[in-house]
Amino acid sequence: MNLISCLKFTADPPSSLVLIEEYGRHITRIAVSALFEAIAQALNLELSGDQRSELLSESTGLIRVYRYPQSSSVEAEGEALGMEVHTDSSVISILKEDETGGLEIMKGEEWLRVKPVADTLIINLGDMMKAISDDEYKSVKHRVKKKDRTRERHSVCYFVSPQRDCVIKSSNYKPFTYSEFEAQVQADVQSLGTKVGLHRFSPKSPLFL
Ligand SMILES: O=C(O)CCC(=O)C(=O)O
Ligand SMILES: [Fe+2]
Repeated sequence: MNLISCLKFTADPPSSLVLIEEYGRHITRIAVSALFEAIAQALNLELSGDQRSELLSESTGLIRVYRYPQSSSVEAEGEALGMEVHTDSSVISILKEDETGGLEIMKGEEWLRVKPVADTLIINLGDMMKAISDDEYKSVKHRVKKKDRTRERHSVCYFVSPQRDCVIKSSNYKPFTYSEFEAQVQADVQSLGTKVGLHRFSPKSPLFL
């Protein structure tokens, strides 16, 4: 039985917590030792051990468990949007979704549906990876749009993020701490209803602060 099935059938909340904690530990290991290591090599990133642990901090690792309910309203027919378009703020995000599907990524001007594959994790790169790679890697825009509104969807997402006071340096952005970035995202979402993200820190952007 996979994680999502286990969580669905566990009636006992403390057992769910133990499962999620254990999942988080495994995922951190995969993200840090396998994925990030390969990316750092490909990009020739020269990071000390301390810089690495600040950037991929276990203390700021966040797990979100989602349940996208069925929708019975007629207005929502065919358009049961699950999650608005966004990029993740993280360094790396690791997603486990059930077989319902609905995740879409933007490639060029087109939305591509990600086909659910059993026992497979989906790796997404976040804004912090885009910044530290000097935009070599992108943080892809994505959304959740359930096709079948009569079915519930479950997913579990693990976000690997920097420590709050970690300074992100990049040739394309002014140096900023992760907490400054998060605060700016919150402020923009509150005032504009949308995330502006890295453009706020890019001197070339009209949205630069
Ligand atoms: O539930 C999903 O499949 C996607 C979740 C997501 O993109 C997010 O939490 O940032
Ligand atoms: Fe996301």
